[in-house]
Amino acid sequence: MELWFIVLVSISLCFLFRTFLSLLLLPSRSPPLPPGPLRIPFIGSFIFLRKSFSELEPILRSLHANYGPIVTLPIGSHPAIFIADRSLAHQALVQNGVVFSDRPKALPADRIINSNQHNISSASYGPTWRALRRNLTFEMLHPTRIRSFSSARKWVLDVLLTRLRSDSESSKSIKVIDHLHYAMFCLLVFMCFGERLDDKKIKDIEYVQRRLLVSSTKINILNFWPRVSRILFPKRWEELLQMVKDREDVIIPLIRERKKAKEDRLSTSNEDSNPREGKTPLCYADTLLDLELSEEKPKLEESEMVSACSEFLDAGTDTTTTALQWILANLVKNPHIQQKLVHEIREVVGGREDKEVREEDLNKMAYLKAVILEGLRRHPPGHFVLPHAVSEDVVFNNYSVPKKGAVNFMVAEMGWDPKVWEDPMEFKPERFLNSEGKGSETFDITGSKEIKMMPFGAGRRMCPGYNLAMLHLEYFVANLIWNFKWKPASDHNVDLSEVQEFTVVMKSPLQVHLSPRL
Ligand code: HEM
Repeated sequence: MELWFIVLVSISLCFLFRTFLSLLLLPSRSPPLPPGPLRIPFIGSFIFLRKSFSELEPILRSLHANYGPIVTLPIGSHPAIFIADRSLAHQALVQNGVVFSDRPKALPADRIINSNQHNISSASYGPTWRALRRNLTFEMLHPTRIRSFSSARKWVLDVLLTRLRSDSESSKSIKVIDHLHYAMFCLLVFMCFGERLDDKKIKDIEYVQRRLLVSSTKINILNFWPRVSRILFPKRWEELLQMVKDREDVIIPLIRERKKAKEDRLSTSNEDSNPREGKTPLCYADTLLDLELSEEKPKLEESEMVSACSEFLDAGTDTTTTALQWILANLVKNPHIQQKLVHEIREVVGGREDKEVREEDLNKMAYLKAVILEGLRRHPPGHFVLPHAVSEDVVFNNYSVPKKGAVNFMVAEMGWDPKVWEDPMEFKPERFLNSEGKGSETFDITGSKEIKMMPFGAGRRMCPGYNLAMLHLEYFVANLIWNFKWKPASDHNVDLSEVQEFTVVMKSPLQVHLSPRL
């Protein structure tokens, strides 16, 4: 038996004995933690830390069936609580949002990746988070800012259509995911750095970003008892530091270019002229350069800007690409739904010569919106929101929720709840239409009054990019369906099995046959 295993077992037994003694000697007056399997220190943590969220999902499902909608798992050194029920999620995230909006203290490896919690998703609920989130929301995701990128969306759409057209001429079977990912990435890179970068630069950024994402399970293990993991896995630590350095080497020059462009602009503009006149729209890197954090720390450091840009690229690309692929897969699998969508598009844009569905057309397309919502309900790109934490020890639903620990919310379970959704595993966009077949204007994806599904989360930590994401999904789905007839490739069935990567993606990527829609 390996030495490290014997050491782990011995330490675990000591801790178990100590916990047992403390329970005997010190009966606690506070309510218990939510129920769950017996906590075996270290070994339990070690076993669960090695599992991805998708491996945990079936375990959690059976625990919820046994113990109820809120359970505890021994992951890491503090309890991890999992909430599967939508009303409890609403109670926590919306009604008690101030308490439930923190993030767990970042683990050592994650601290390196997120530049010590200097990005929105990992920052603690406090002034840095508020400043970063407000900057993204108002400077990039305000409707007028989103509109300023409409020509970039058109450009990326043309790139995507050209690539698909060229593939469809030479092959009867196209794997679409790579094209979708490339297109979304080009768009987010443009929004982040304000430039149409050449293919080589885009590929370089994509490479450094992707490498960190796909290594997440390997990196996770470094978080377990870091002093020991440094001795057990020295190569992995080195690899992690190298990956973070490579990311900085690619992204810092782009930030410096924006800084220089800003200085040049300021030095040539006179007081009466608008320094941005005739220039590309303000990009995310510009907003980070301008951002004032606080008196003690007025500006972000370069490595912190890298972490924020990296978050922007990942958050905006992978989630949207994943949702796009799932939605298209369902339109291929269900030709009658595809046909109904084409019918709606034809009614809105039919008389026009060009084959573009414009952004201003989208609001007239109730069925398109229903298709997108159904895609996000049936296949949420994340089956869990990011782990939350409470800002103080609290009692919730008669259980203790300790400050040190993580609170997780099971997004997919809520969207598949048979008490809310009839035939929840079926793809039926009609469920989002009212009895007259019109769009249900009242469906509230933010869950502020009631949560029925929460693909973007809910409450103060809800995805700030949901409006942009909905626009991207509607614009690209409408145009892809309007330009091509989508059928399964002759030797491929559409297989809706899932696998967890950064998001939950199709295990067998969608392979299609495309022909022009005349
Ligand atoms: C279909 C597309 C998307 C989905 C399904 C999605 C989903 C989510 C979810 C579930 C969360 C976690 C919420 C929580 O922890 O409670 C989140 C957080 C976040 N998302 Fe998105 N997202 C999408 C697109 C975007 C886009 C386009 C952006 C920006 C360009 C973005 C930026 C963020 C950020 C910065 C956070 C962290 C928020 C915080 O911690 O305060 N997301 N997203």
